[in-house]
Amino acid sequence: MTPPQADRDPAVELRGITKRFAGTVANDGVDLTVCRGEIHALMGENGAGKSTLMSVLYGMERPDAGAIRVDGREVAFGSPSAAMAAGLGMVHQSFKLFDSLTVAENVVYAAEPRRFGLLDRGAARRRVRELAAEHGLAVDPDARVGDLPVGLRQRVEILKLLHRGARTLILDEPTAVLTPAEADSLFAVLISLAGQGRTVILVTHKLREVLAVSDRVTVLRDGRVAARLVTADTSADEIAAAMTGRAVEWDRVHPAGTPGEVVLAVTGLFTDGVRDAELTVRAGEIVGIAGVAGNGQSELVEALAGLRPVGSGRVELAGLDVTHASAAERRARGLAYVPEDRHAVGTAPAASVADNLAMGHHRTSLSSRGLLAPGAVRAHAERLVARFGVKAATPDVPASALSGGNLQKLLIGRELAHEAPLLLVEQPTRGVDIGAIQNIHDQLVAYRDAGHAVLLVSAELSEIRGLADRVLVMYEGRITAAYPKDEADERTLGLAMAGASAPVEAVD
Ligand SMILES: Nc1ncnc2c1ncn2[C@@H]1O[C@H](COP(=O)(O)OP(=O)(O)OP(=O)(O)O)[C@@H](O)[C@H]1O
Repeated sequence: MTPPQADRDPAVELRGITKRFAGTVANDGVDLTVCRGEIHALMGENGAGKSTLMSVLYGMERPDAGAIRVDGREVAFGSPSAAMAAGLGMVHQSFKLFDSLTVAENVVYAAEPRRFGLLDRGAARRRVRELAAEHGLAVDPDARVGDLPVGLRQRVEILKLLHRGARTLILDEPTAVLTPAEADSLFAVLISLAGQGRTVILVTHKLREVLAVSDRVTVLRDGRVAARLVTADTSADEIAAAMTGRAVEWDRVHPAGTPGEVVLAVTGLFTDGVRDAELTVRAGEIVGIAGVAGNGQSELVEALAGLRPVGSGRVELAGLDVTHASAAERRARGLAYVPEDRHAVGTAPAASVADNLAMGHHRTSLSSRGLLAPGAVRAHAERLVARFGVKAATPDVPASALSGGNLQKLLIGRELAHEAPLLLVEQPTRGVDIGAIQNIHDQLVAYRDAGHAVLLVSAELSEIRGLADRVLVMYEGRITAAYPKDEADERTLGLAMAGASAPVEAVD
């Protein structure tokens, strides 16, 4: 890790940045100095204003007040390309790459080496190899981006920025989609970039990562700077308290539930990416599926939700065969679903918060003869917004105005409100801050204790251990291990997730 850098030159200085949206002050007089060669973590609860501040810096939003200096020069970017020309580069949560092009073509896109007016492929390949070797970002220049795992695609994004001469890199929750091993290699890259004098701004909710790689931390709360900390002199407790304004209890393990009747029974299920899955989930029970991303968990859940055809096998929901039922039929028979991709599948960005919360309620107390009643929709939205702490100016703002974590709270709130006998939930706290994670966990446990069955897929081991009454592990498309709560320790699960486990013995 690089030493604290009071004596280094500032790479980025934000002074008195204020940005207002209708009804919200997202940034309120924020000062932030990031020095050359440091890894600076930007933290804060959902809706604290981190993304807005980075959008202002990167020329995506114009501030209402304040000044920006980059490498000592005052700037006012009108667009991200202006920010890029000044040496900034941003890796967004959803990558901006062309799947059908090769790594080299993506890296040099819009800044191509040319020969006689044509793309010089040889030069493009050489450039990728040089950059990759210089920064420890090994990736095959001829691979098609669409064929690469997420961790390598992220490398391509970073290479692209380096090719364009970025001296300051902004990474927005870069590890949300990475396996622990991919995250470790990303950190090694960031540390090496900082060692060469580049600057990294890391926006993240993960305290362990911040403590492991950053030099300094700035914490935002309600749009203002709540703390400026030197990582070597602080602790997870201090950062969390600055974010939430209170002490935080870490990694709580909730007591086991009291399982009743079988609600979900799956036998011999085959679908794309899943082989011979066998499992049951009972009322009053949370069954967790642990596994490194990409081992069939998402495909299994999609098949159970009715979004992916079942090749063979049988799925029973509350005693009824739903193997070939549509997603809508399954919902009608008592299934709620929180998908992994809350943007593409889970919500309608242009619709209001209230309408998003009412989705799927056309046959419930919110409607009369199939039509939603506006008063009931609003009251329902107000209840859920309060229960889940969704930060929205009013229930009438579009869902697209919510911060990432608040959109996730909205989605979970909506699905729990259906009180369906079975809840399928994937990555429930991805992108969600510490305080909200505890709230969501408490709500899931309360839902279980009210007699519902929950199938939880999570890449966070502490989440699986804290919530699940039984843990299944998926590896290469199969359920390869099953443990009762008290045997599911981190080491055992970690080994099973890496493929080193004895064959499954049913634990019911
Ligand atoms: N385009 C917009 N229109 C209206 N309000 C917005 C808009 N963008 C952001 N906001 C509001 O500004 C506040 C700050 O949001 P921002 O996305 O910056 O938070 P964040 O700290 O990045 O949160 P998260 O950790 O959940 O991503 C929130 O209250 C959000 O609802």
